[in-house]
Amino acid sequence: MIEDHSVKSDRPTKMSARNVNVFYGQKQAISGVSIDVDMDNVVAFIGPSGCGKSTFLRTLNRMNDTIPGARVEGQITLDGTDIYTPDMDVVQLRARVGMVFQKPNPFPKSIYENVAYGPRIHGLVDGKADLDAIVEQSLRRAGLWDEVKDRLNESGTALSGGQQQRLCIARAIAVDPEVILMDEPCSALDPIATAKIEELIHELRGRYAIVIVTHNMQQAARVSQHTAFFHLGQLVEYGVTSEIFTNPREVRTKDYITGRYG
Ligand SMILES: Nc1ncnc2c1ncn2[C@@H]1O[C@H](COP(=O)(O)OP(=O)(O)OP(=O)(O)O)[C@@H](O)[C@H]1O
Repeated sequence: MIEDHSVKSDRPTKMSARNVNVFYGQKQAISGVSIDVDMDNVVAFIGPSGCGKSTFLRTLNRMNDTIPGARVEGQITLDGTDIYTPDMDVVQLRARVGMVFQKPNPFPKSIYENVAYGPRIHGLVDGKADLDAIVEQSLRRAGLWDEVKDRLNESGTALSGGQQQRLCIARAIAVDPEVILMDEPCSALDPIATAKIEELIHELRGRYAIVIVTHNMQQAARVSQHTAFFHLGQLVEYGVTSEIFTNPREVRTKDYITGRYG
């Protein structure tokens, strides 16, 4: 039996999923997932490979729309508004619910352009000075400004992997998102670059609702306040991170966190 997946927070729910199913063709990858995400708490999605963490994450900004044969059922809301209605502007949605991928994927353009592109196409800027300010603020929030301020015209792809990932976070921040989804953002990074991203997640907490998929349980314990454990396409348990790791309610969660599978 699936648990009550509401985890209490002082602030209102930012995103809410109810009875979400996802199919790839005939194959069901997610079954009946309901979860709430608020602004105060970083949420980690954990679970063994193939359990559906990334698939479910992608439902939160309709990235599954880009996968042929993928189909989503159920309801997902952002500030109470259903994001799957036909009149939803998906480009706008993905600015409000930004995404950072496993492999850093800066555009083959300058550092400046990587950050400036989004605000420009979304019409968020009023002149060059305004754009400069947004670029600086986004790079500062992503903890990258000091490292790149003297070489904004160099290619984003010339940065180290960790810097590229922070550039991708700056790019997401630049369009003023409300939610940031991170799909294993550190799995291609070394331990020092990983620590910087984890620190950054702490700093961004509260300003944005953050959901992070991670294979690394220590990372989930370090960066999140709430943890959702997925197994075979189901959300088995969702709760306060410290409780999930020390006193899980479900046997499947306990088996996973004690290393019995996955
Ligand atoms: N584009 C796709 N087409 C068909 N099946 C897919 C597709 N993407 C994922 N799947 C399947 O859906 C299930 C869930 O995959 P998903 O990548 O969401 O799991 P995950 O928990 O994120 O795994 P991992 O930790 O290995 O990244 C798996 O059985 C996978 O093979």
